[in-house]
Amino acid sequence: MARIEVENLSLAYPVVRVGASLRRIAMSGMTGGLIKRGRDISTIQAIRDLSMTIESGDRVGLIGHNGAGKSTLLRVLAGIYKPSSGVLNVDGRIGSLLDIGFGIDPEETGWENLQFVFDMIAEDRSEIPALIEEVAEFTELGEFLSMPVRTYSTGMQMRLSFGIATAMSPSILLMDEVIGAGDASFYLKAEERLQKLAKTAEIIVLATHSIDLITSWCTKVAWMEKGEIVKFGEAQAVIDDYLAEKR
Ligand SMILES: Nc1ncnc2c1ncn2[C@@H]1O[C@H](COP(=O)(O)OP(=O)(O)OP(=O)(O)O)[C@@H](O)[C@H]1O
Repeated sequence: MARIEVENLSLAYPVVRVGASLRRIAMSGMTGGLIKRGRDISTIQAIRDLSMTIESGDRVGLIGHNGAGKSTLLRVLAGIYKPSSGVLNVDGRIGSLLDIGFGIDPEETGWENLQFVFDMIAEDRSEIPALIEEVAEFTELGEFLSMPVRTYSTGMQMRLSFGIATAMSPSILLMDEVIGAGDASFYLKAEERLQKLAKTAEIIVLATHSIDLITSWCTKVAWMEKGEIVKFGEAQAVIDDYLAEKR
């Protein structure tokens, strides 16, 4: 059974050069994490002492203001960033749709990237040719698959990254608001593919500003502010409280 357990987790980004005046920092109000100024190195406290348990069957939406820490939390759960302190236990195979182009080499062609990625992640090597073929078809990139990825538009890169990230069914699916970059026809295809993945994933964690998306996708919501969880619980109840506070 998939499960994520987070206990007193914190993450601070070190920032070497800080140009903003203290007055500007004080004016930042409800945007961003907490800035602590040091002499040479300052830090932005993006996640603060956060604890939560996500169980198999949960579809969790992360909501909150810009800079609340949603994307950072997803990256910590994905193992991309190491927490500064606290405990993170993840049971299950993670698939993440977080950064467009993450793990993609822009100098290599689409085909080469497909080969490289699946060489890395496929558990059964005999599956690789079929996986590559399936993703290539999904992307509809045709002859562009023989071109270096740096020649792709953002939407084309999105097609390739999205196709790769969704090729294998993870038991834990982590998603940032990533499917916005494609065009309308891609959006529909992407959504269909996500629905399929969502059916097989035991856990989904999705960061979004879209209340509609949360309502249609999520069973639970974590409302974040300045790196902390304000409320975590049944989706509609948390959304109601969140919207009431924003009014
Ligand atoms: N690479 C980085 N280096 C330094 N600080 C960062 C970095 N990435 C994010 N931060 C800071 O961490 C805090 C949380 O950012 P994060 O991207 O996790 O927020 P978010 O809730 O996903 O925001 P948004 O809704 O705007 O996408 C912010 O204060 C941001 O300035």
